[in-house]
Amino acid sequence: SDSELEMPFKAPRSLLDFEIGKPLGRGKFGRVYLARTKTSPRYIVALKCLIKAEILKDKVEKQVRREIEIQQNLRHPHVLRLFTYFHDSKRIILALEFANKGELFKHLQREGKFDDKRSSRYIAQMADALSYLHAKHVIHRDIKPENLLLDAKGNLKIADFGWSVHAPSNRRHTYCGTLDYLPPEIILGKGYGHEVDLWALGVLTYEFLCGSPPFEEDSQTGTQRRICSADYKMPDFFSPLAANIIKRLLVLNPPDRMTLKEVLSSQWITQYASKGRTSGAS
Ligand SMILES: CC(C)NC(=O)[C@H]1CCC[C@H]1Nc1nc(Nc2ccc(C(=O)N(C)C3CCN(C)CC3)cc2)ncc1C(F)(F)F
Repeated sequence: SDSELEMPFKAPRSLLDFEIGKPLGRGKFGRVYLARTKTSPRYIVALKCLIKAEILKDKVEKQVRREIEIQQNLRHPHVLRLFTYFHDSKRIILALEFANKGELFKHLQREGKFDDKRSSRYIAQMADALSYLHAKHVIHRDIKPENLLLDAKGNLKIADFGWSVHAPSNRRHTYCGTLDYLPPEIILGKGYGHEVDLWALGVLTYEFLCGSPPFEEDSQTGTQRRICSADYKMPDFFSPLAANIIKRLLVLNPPDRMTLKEVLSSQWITQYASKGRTSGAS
C-alpha cells in the first residue's frame, strides 16, 4: 500500500514484528517502550501502548482517533513522527519516532530554567512547527513542556496531538491537568482559532526563561482570573528582546497577538541563529 512507500520500513502489522526494549515511561493511556523492528535494517521506535478499555472508560476514542489521523499525516523536523499503528484485542499500539533525549520538562525541572540562547532556539523550533501545523489548519491546543521531547541533537519534537483539532473550533472540553497554558478565549468559552497556540507559545517562552509559568496560582480560579486579565509579572532578569516577545504574545485579544512570522524574524531569534552551531547545551 502507498503508506509502505511513505514509511522508511515495511509497515509492521503486529507486536510480533518488534523486539521490545526497556520501558520509557507511562503516557496518558498506557506504557511506552523502546523497540526495534525485526527487519534488517532494524529501526528503533517508541511503542506507545494504549489500553482500549481505558480509552472507552474515559470516552476519548474520538480524541485518540483524531490524534492518530492528524499525527500520521504530519511530516516536519520538529513534529514527532507517527510511523504506523495497529491494534490487538486489548490495545492500540502506536509506532512513534524515538526521541533520544526524552522529555523536555524533565530537563527543565532538573536545570530550573533555560538561558536566553537555548530558550530562543527552542521557541524558534516551536514557531517553525506551529507555522507548519497552522498552514494545514491544525491547532495544537496543548502546547506545554510536558508535550515536548528532545532528539539526540537536542532538537525539540512536538509529541502529543491528543488535543489538536482542525481550525476553527469551539469544541467543549473537560480540562484535566494544568490550566496554565489556557488562553482567555477558551476559559471564557468563546470560539477560537490558531491564536490559542500563539498565547501558549508566550507562556512557554516565559516558563523556559523563568522555570515557572506566568499565571501560576494555588487555585484554578486564581489562575483563570489572572489569565483573563493577562496579569503577570515580567522578571527583571529577562532580556529586553525576550520580554518583548512575551509581551506581544500574551495579549488578550487573539488577533492582536504577534504572528509566528514576526516571532521567527524577531531579533531575539535571529541574533543567535546567525552564529552557526549552538553551544554544547542540548
Ligand atoms: C510527549 C508525551 C506526552 N510524552 C510521552 O509520550 C512520554 C511517556 C513516556 C515516554 C515519553 N514518550 C516518548 N519518549 C521518547 N523518548 C524517551 C523518553 C524518556 C527517556 C528517559 O528519560 N528515560 C527512559 C529515563 C532514563 C533514566 N531513568 C532513571 C528514568 C527514565 C528517554 C527517551 N521517545 C518517544 C516517545 C513517544 F512520545 F513516542 F512515546
